[in-house]
Order: sequence, then C-alpha cells, then structure tokens
Amino acid sequence: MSTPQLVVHRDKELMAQAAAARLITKIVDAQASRGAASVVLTGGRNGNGLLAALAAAPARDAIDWSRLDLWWGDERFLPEGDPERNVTQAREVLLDSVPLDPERVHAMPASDGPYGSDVEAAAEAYAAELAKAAGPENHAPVPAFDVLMLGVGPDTHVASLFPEMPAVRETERTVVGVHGAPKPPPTRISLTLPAIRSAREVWLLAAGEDKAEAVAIALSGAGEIQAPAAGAYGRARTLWLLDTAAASQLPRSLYPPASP
Ligand SMILES: O=C1O[C@H](COP(=O)(O)O)[C@@H](O)[C@H](O)[C@H]1O
Repeated sequence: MSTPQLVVHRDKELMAQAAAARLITKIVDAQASRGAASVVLTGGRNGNGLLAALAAAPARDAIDWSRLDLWWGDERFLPEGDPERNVTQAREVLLDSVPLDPERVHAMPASDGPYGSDVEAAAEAYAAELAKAAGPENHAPVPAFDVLMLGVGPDTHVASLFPEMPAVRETERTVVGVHGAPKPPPTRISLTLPAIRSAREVWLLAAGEDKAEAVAIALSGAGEIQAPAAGAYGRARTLWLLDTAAASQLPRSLYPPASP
C-alpha cells in the first residue's frame, strides 16, 4: 500500500491539462522500459476532462498509440453506443482520433452484447479477459496496470463501488456486476478494490466544490466500506489530483507544502 500524495491545482482546467501531461510521460516511459503501456480509464466529468486535455496536447504524438492497452475501471451496463456509456464518451473525446490498435482497446461488455442483459456473465467475461492478459509475475489475475485512474464521486464512490454496497466488500473477484447503484444507471460493471490495488499507480481525480466533502472524508481516515475512495491505492504510488475547490475541506495538515 502506498501513502496518498496530493497535488492541488488552481482549477479544473489546469488540473486536467497537468494530469494529461503526467499521463503522456507515464505512457512514454512505460513504453520505453517495457515495450508497451497499460492504462485503466475512468468515466465521469474529470476522467473525460483529462481525455479532452490529452486530445488537445501536442505532446500526445509522443505516445505510440499502437502499443497502448486500454481498460476500464467501470462501465454503465447499457447498449453499445449509448451516449451514457463511459467507452462511448471516451471514444468521442479522444479514442476515435488516435491510432489505437482495436485489439488493445478492452471495453467492458454492453447490455446488448454477447451476454445480453446478464451483467454477472458480462463481469465474468471481463475478469477472464483481464486474467488472460495477466503475466505470471502479476500480483492478481489482472495485468500490472501502469496507471489506473478513478474519478471520485460526491458520495466517495470510485469506479462503480458505492458506499456500503456489496461490490465494495468484494475480496475475491476482480470484476463484479453492480445492481441498484444510487447513481443512474443502476446496473453497472466494476473492477473491485483488489483489482484496483494491483495497479502500479492509482490516480484519483476530483475537481469542483461538490467533491470537497468526499475528498476530505476519504483522506481523513474513513473506512473503505463507508468511503470506497479511501480503499483505492496503488502498489507503487497513490496520487490524488485535485483542484482548489475539491481540496477546500481538507484539514490544512493534509495539504501538500506547495499548494495554492
Ligand atoms: O458514474 C460514474 O461516476 C464516477 C464519478 O463521476 P463524476 O462525473 O462525478 O466525476 C466515475 O468515476 C465513474 O467512472 C462513472 O461510471
């Protein structure tokens, strides 16, 4: 478990640009040292903001897009192409405009796909896809993701792990079906905390005043069942990327030294 490090940016635009720059460097470094990079994307406003900033960054051309594996931390279980699906939004903002290898874009199944409306079967299939990509040296039946990103919800949820719900209590499986999520749509697929914790680096993204309470709760010693974001950490690094509004309820003692 790595101790959370906080970086606080002036506003959400700067946060997205700085996070995009950080991600480009991570991917380029991973490709230089291991040949390929593997990144887990998040949905939500901050995740999409980061992808939009990445799309606009000239340095995006430093990435070898054909040697990048993309996975998702969660998905809204809706028909293929539904505008509310995280993958649809990611495609629109960035993925359709870069030369990715389609074989390396590992979208979670849709509700009109091969498993129909059976979200458990869809989750199992995604777990199997992850297990197939995992090497013997990996810490769990998932690949060693270079970076796994998570948007933090105003209720402290990350991926589709909502407070007190069965998915956040899962200790064995790497992917689960989620029923009755408090945020629409109610049916979702999510990586679990054990899968999240197998990543080298976990980056939690939160911008805006509506995230301030969640950030303060998760970083002030809350339990992961009550505050799922508190249970999200990487093996080598856990980074909270915030703007001043999202950091505004943090106790001053948690603020990094160079913060605004
Ligand atoms: O529904 C979801 O919400 C969270 C947070 O989204 P935000 O818009 O409040 O930033 C997101 O991380 C997750 O991937 C998504 O499915």
